[in-house]
Amino acid sequence: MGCVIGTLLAGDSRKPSGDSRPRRNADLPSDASRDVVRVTNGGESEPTLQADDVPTPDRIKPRLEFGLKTSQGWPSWLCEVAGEAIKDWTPRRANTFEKLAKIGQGTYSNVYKARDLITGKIVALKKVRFDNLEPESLKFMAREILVLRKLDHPNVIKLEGLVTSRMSSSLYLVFEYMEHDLSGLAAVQGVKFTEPQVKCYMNQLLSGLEHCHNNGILHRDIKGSNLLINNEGILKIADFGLASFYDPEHKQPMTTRVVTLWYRPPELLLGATYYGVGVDLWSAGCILGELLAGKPIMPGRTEVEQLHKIFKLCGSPSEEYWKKSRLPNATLFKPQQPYKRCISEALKNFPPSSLPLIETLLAIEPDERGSATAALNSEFFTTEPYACEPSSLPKYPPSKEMDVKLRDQEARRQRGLSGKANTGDGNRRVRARDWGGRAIPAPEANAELHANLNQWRVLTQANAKSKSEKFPPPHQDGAVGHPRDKSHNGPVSFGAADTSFCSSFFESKSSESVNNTAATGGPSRRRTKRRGTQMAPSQRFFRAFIPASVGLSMEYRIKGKGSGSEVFHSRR
Ligand SMILES: Nc1ncnc2c1ncn2[C@@H]1O[C@H](COP(=O)(O)OP(=O)(O)OP(=O)(O)O)[C@@H](O)[C@H]1O
Repeated sequence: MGCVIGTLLAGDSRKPSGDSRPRRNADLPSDASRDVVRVTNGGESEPTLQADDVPTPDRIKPRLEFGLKTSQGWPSWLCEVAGEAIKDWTPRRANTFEKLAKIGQGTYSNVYKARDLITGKIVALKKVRFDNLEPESLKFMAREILVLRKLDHPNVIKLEGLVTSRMSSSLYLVFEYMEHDLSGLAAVQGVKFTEPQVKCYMNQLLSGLEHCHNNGILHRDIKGSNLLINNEGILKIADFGLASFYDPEHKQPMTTRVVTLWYRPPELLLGATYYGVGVDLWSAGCILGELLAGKPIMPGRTEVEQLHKIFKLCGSPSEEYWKKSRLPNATLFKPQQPYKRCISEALKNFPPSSLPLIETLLAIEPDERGSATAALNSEFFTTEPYACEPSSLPKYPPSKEMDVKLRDQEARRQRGLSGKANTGDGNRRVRARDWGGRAIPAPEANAELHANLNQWRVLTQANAKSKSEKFPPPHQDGAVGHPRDKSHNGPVSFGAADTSFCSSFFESKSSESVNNTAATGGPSRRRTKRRGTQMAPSQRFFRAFIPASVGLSMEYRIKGKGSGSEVFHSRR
């Protein structure tokens, strides 16, 4: 069809490498012809372009020419990164849509509600920002397009088309419009999902995941705000910007720096680079727990605290696991004494048929989590009360996470106007009431790293790099995750096994902790706020370190016992 698809010859992008820094132009061969360039003719014998094959930013950058168009009207750079995915499409013009409102903001995009002026349909337009032609944005977008074009399922968001603006300097992804997301719905005051409703949402989530996994795709960022729901009650998995192709028969190392903290499985926290469907299944288990509990079940503020929460609920890994796994962070995070698994005690108020499924999805051993298909066949779905029909779900007012944030901001602004907001923990109280003690926005994937990087940027004035640091770019998915152990000064210790968790798991202290997390907006702000808090003699020290590439180390302390009372301090 005349599209030019470039793939790498030199420097296989999937080759493991401890260095996750974006490569500089200086490191690259000066001759761009070292890239293999293929011209497709109808695409007969072309191998499918894999997400991790997308050319590296430095390779794209010199060749990004936004004015150049192919015969179909696509910018040539787009054909270069996503040629296979767009070969049957022609671009829509931006002026055939009417933008109605901004409805979301992601890492590399703004999302708008818009009207398709040709069909009259309401759609969501995801505008990819190419800040200074920033190639990282391009890479996430290319990956998302490649992945979405492989998927076709009622519970996976459908990419309906692509729009190029007149100058082709920005690109819009056109999606069906979804009125809600699961986080937003769970945060609506007074909404408490019934068991059939939870089954209905979980059934749809697992069906969507089953389709992704059967097509060799890992989502790697399953969380409530990425589960969009329309007014007919249909749930669709969205935001495939972190998704990856994978082949269980030929596993390749992938980055550990994926999945939002609260939904991140232990193997990723421990540095596993070979993983599979288990990462999404763990996140699904967290969502199931959250829907039944009415709040996130493991809201950690740092990676260390997240792992601690996991061990306290799900038990620490067996000796055999530690020996066998050879995970990079194993020696750093291995507790001095094992934690006992206590899911059935801690979640004893959950419907009995849900417990075996939660036990399976939250297995410490990834292989024991089974598959989405097995989960769909579990007794949770085959026993009464059965899942309700999506169409019978209640109709809600707009309730995306973004809407809830805006409502929250407005509430705080109003308080500020009436002079009540700026005192002590005023903000926290507003939050707690607004959220109704229920679901709250999760810190985004790698928020901790992001915060640390922001600090680092301030210190070094190194503002040149941005999203490449938040997530490793797609081409580095073959690279080993950040080399934590290069910078640490000693092992992290969780101290003695703590059994207080089981009884206090859903007590008010825990929800206070959850709300505090929301109020402070994530790990780094939390640490700053708590600096200087008095430490009791029984407090235990341990160290955790941010990536060596960042070059900073932080020391945290765990204060007291029990999930609700842990506080992490920065001692920098
Ligand atoms: N099809 C849609 N319909 C309605 N709203 C949507 C749709 N797609 C995305 N949104 C809204 O826009 C927000 C950002 O979209 P998305 O998560 O896809 O962007 P992103 O840049 O990949 O974000 P992230 O930083 O979370 O990875 C979503 O949280 C959601 O609220």
